[in-house]
Amino acid sequence: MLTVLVSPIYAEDPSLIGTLRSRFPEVDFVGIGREAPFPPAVHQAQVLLYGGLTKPVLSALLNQAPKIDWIHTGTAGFDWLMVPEVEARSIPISRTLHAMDTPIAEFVMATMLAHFKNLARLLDAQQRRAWEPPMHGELFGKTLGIVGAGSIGARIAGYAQAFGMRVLGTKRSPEPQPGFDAIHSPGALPMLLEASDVVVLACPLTPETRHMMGYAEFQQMKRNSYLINIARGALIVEADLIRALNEGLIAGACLDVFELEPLPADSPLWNIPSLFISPHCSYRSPQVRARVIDEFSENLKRYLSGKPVKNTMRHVALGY
Ligand SMILES: NC(=O)C1=CN([C@@H]2O[C@H](COP(=O)(O)OP(=O)(O)OC[C@H]3O[C@@H](n4cnc5c(N)ncnc54)[C@H](O)[C@@H]3O)[C@@H](O)[C@H]2O)C=CC1
Ligand SMILES: O=C(O)C(=O)CO
Repeated sequence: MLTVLVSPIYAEDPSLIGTLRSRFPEVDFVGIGREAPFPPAVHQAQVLLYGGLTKPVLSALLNQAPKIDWIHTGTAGFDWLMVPEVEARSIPISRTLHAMDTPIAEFVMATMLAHFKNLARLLDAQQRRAWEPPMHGELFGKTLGIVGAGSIGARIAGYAQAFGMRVLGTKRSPEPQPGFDAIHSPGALPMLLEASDVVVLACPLTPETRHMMGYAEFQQMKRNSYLINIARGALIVEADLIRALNEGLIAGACLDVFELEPLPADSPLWNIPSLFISPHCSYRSPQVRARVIDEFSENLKRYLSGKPVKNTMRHVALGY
């Protein structure tokens, strides 16, 4: 009998693990905790449904689970799985591709609209009972630059085009794509930064993209531009962003992700008025985990019938 280890965020929800058990009665789904000790079944398990384990816990788990030959992650990002055990054993990793596109794209539109429609100022004025009508900006005709025109980026692009925005994107294999007016290779980042009124970071964290946005990049952006990061905190040199915002190099930013999470209470990021902080929750909606279970189920069917699983990472060592 195949044993599949199920990470706590799925195992603790009876409806999610129940769905898996009813779809695959021939499989033994074993829930694991957030840290060691792990149940004895890990020794014979071949598959791991990953979600929310820290790197040290994942390493400890893999060390006790020598037969694991496939990990499916319920996350879209894969940087959290880059542990030595995965690389040394070349364990194939597949990931969730579309489950979070909709909530994240809606969140990005919400933050763009909040910025251009002065929602924070209006709320502040309301609390002071002050009648202070600001001059709003329009999304219509603005240029949106999406760094990482992948699954999430494409959904954002579609919504932005519906608002009349011009949409530029960068990605590793640039080819024309619905929703985008132009797609370029990663080397076109300076052009995208110079041209965009709003820049959204939606690419994975890899050795290439770590700290891709530093002071020099903020200098390339338009003075009244807005930055949104829903990808990974370490794409940005946070100290440089603080400097850029304090010097008014850009008009503002929204960060959903941070180099260190949870963001420490004494981080200087909390104090910047032009920065909107969101606690890594842009992906959250009641539908997401069920979609993850659906994507995993599709892949588990393939695994059980000997077909290659879908949405695998090509270069584990490089992190993409
Ligand atoms: N804030 C949150 O809650 C969430 C954050 N994420 C983050 O968003 C990232 C993107 O997710 P998806 O769109 O599903 O991934 P995806 O793999 O569909 O798209 C990523 C895109 O980035 C491109 N890319 C890679 N390196 C690049 C570079 N140097 N410059 C420009 N583009 C580059 C790839 O070619 C690809 O088109 C994930 O890796 C994850 O880190 C994902 C889900 C939730
Ligand atoms: O899926 C991801 O990569 C996230 O950051 C949210 O879980």
